[in-house]
Amino acid sequence: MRYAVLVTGPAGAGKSTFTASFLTHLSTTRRTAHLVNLDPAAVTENSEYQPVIDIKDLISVDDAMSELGYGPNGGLVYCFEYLLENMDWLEEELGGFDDDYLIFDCPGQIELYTHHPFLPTLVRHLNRMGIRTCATYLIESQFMEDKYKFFSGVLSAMSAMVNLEIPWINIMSKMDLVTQNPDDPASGARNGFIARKNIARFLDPDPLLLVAAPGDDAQKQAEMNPRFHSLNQAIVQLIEDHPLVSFLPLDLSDPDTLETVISHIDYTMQYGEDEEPREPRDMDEGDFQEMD
Ligand SMILES: Nc1nc2c(ncn2[C@@H]2O[C@H](COP(=O)(O)OP(=O)(O)OP(=O)(O)O)[C@@H](O)[C@H]2O)c(=O)[nH]1
Ligand SMILES: [Mg+2]
Repeated sequence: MRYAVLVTGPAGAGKSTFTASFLTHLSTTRRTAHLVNLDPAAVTENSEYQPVIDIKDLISVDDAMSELGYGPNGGLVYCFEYLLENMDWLEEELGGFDDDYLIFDCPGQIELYTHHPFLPTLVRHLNRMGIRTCATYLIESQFMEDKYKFFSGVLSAMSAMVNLEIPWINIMSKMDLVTQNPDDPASGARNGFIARKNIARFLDPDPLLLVAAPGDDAQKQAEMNPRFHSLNQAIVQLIEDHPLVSFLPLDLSDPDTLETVISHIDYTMQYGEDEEPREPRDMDEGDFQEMD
């Protein structure tokens, strides 16, 4: 059985860093894993892990820019389209791996996750090849400092999930950057600090964070801009009706959080179910509710 994990999410969310830590963790537990680079703009020469499959061997964004005169963004989109037309190249490259775990480091173009056919087509090919696939979607913890930014992250995760229809794990990356204000545990996101008790309301997004309270900024904005207020109300309703998104916290300075994330990935792909039984891992929510 072969497995593929797509590491997705907006630009700079920590995808490549997570991918490298994931590979390190698997190799220390003696599992065979390989890196697949799907980012045509990635600089991989000096990185810790070299990809076994690299989209840049097919086409790089520099080629698209220098030979076809695209700018950086048009060049990237051209690269994905070129790969879509040459999926037999990828299938051939993937053909040589048996019983392996492939980690796909994806690019950070948000269009890829919202409406571009690139990932759905890739997933169809992986399915057809009998490769069990799941996706992780990372957003960075700094999003929690601004609730509007945070909910736009939640909506982008939702739209990507709905687009792909494969097992899906959302990750709140860079949790080491979450600073606590010891003097005022209730200070909340307003001062750039996220109160410990509030973290749970972000990891399991509480749409009521968007509801205006008397005297707060949201209340003032609601008075000044009623349409913004109704949009927020609609988002609150959407998330209440479809609570699809929750996040596992990832703090790379705390190996337990990485292990929890990997356990969830293994579990959703039923990794190793055909092999010898292992110690059952604790898959309940206790792991991240400790942060309450
Ligand atoms: N503090 C902290 N910084 C991180 C962490 N993960 C990544 N970073 C930093 O965030 C920046 C972006 O990380 P990358 O891993 O390159 O992010 P990416 O999602 O692959 O970025 P793109 O491929 O450009 O979309 C780098 O400067 C990393 O060093 C983390 O867990 N904690
Ligand atoms: Mg990257």
